Amino acid sequence: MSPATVTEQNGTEGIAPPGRPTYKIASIPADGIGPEVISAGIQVLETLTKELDTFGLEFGHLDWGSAYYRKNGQYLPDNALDILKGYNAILFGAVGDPEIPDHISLWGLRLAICQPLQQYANVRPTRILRGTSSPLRSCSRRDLDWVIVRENSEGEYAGHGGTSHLNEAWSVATEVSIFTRHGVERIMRFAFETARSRPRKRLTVVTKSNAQRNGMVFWDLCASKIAAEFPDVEWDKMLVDAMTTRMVLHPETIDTVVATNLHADILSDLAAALAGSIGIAPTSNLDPTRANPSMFEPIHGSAFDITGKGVANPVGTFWSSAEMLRWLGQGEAADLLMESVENVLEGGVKTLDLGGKNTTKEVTDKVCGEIERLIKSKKERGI
Ligand SMILES: NC(=O)c1ccc[n+]([C@@H]2O[C@H](COP(=O)([O-])OP(=O)(O)OC[C@H]3O[C@@H](n4cnc5c(N)ncnc54)[C@H](O)[C@@H]3O)[C@@H](O)[C@H]2O)c1
Ligand SMILES: O=C(O)[C@H](O)[C@@H](O)C(=O)O
Ligand SMILES: [K+]
Ligand SMILES: [Mn+2]
Repeated sequence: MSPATVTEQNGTEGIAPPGRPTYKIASIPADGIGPEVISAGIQVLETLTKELDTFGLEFGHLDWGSAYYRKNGQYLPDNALDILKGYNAILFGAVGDPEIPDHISLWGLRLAICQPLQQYANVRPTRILRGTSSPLRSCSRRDLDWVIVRENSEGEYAGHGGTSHLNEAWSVATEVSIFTRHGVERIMRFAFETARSRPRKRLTVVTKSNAQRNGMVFWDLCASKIAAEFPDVEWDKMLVDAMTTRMVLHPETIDTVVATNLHADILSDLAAALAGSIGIAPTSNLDPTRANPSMFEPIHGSAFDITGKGVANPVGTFWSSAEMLRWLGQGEAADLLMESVENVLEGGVKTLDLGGKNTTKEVTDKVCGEIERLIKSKKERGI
């Protein structure tokens, strides 16, 4: 089966314009291993476009990140959103710096892009790539093929809350989750459409509606209402704690999952690890209306412990790049990229996190070589 994709959802598949289109891509490598994996991603994408010669990519390199913040006191220039709106898509690395509080960096860059650009659907496919294996003893490739849909605009990340009397014995801090009908219904509809686009047509709606008796009960109510629009999709509800055990013990019962911003953030890191490594998993931050550019990034963060060592797994960025191509309407190129990545992994070339011994550069060069080989062989066979 082809990789879990953002292709078929919502009738929003990118329609490639006729002729030889060129897409403008904003590259924001940012921090830690971000620049290492993004330069690997761009190398692979440039090899792909050069060999295929059916469309072009024009990269704009934006130096926004923690170094920019140190210099300018902010992560983004004031006209950042206008700049980004001039691009067809955004390729993002990771943000986070050991010397800057994580909430400053996350809110300063990633959330400052996703939220105003209405990238409300965060799509996180997970499967066991060829040539890799799950840490679960008896989990086959067929058993683990999921798409987690993460609400990406509100919930626990709404930014409501405050801190008072910080240095007093009576300090108080609140973090208020916000669930709006607009926000919950649109992500539910997107998730049901995603489930409908996949062969099993099965959705699990995750909440914590036993303990969180307002927002999460409302989430369940919205799910029931939207489910009525999708009689062909089989769906069930699950509390988030029980969902973790189901992912580990019965992965084959899961297909598409929808959960809140925070719950899905956690579940998707678990999903990536169950499929082999956090280093392989992709993320699409989509504005399904296509009014704004969408943003594609590996699921992982800036990984301080391996930064600068040249060992970061670039596969999460390659897969994210493939999802970006699919979103732009270049599904064939996306398939070719994933076929090359899986052939290389199957040939035993992989980074340490996957039990291999290769560097970022070795994996990247090998994937580029495989792209060249595959395209040449397809051309020779007239495909
Ligand atoms: N979207 C984002 O930009 C994003 C996502 C997650 C975390 N962060 C930020 O990144 C910083 C570090 O966060 P963290 O340590 O919780 O998570 P992390 O994802 O950066 O790292 C977790 C572990 O996974 C490993 N890892 C991650 N990516 C890898 C790769 N490509 N190849 C091999 N190993 C890899 C790391 O070495 C580390 O041991 C924090 O500042 C955090 O806020 C940013
Ligand atoms: O919560 C965060 O730090 C981010 O959402 C990050 O973990 C991500 O997955 O993008
Ligand atoms: K990232
Ligand atoms: Mn995360």
